[in-house]
Amino acid sequence: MLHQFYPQVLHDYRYELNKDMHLAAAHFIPASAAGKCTNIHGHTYVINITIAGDKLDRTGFLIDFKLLKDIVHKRFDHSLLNDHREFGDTDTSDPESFPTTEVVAKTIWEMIQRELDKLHNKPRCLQVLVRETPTSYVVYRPKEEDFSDE
Ligand SMILES: Nc1nc2c(c(=O)[nH]1)N=C([C@H](O)[C@H](O)COP(=O)(O)OP(=O)(O)OP(=O)(O)O)CN2
Ligand SMILES: [Zn+2]
Repeated sequence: MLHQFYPQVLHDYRYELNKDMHLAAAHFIPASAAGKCTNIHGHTYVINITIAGDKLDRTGFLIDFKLLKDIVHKRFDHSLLNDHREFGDTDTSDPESFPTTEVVAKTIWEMIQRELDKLHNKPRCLQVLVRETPTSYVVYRPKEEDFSDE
């Protein structure tokens, strides 16, 4: 597992948890301006997820690390991202659904926060970092209005 320093999110919560994972997946960007990326190709994505909150659950967890891996890795590992409904397999005209690094990061945030909203201790996902290649990564940070409890 690659260990690296990540950009920090400023917050006031008591607890902050981070989960790293690797994801082997293929994708293509269905826009001619994407050049060689219009061709199907693969990456070993490196993902870091930051969760924060003030309360622990009955297990003493902010959230089980395993849940985060289940939400993301189980769904996307060894798959073609374009095949997933989140990435517009039915409508390739919306760039907000192309599996770019930006959209992958935003989509992972949405999937995780949807699950966190079901938990009593109300943890929040504050940051998703997606590294697509050794030289390129994106950080997604939600705005306050993106949380449904606001
Ligand atoms: N803003 C974005 N730009 C690019 C994305 C993206 O998702 N968001 N994606 C790609 C390609 O999919 C490609 O896989 C990654 O591109 P790049 O980092 O340029 O890859 P290289 O290995 O060629 O980069 P080096 O500079 O040689 O390290 C392109 N752009
Ligand atoms: Zn790519």
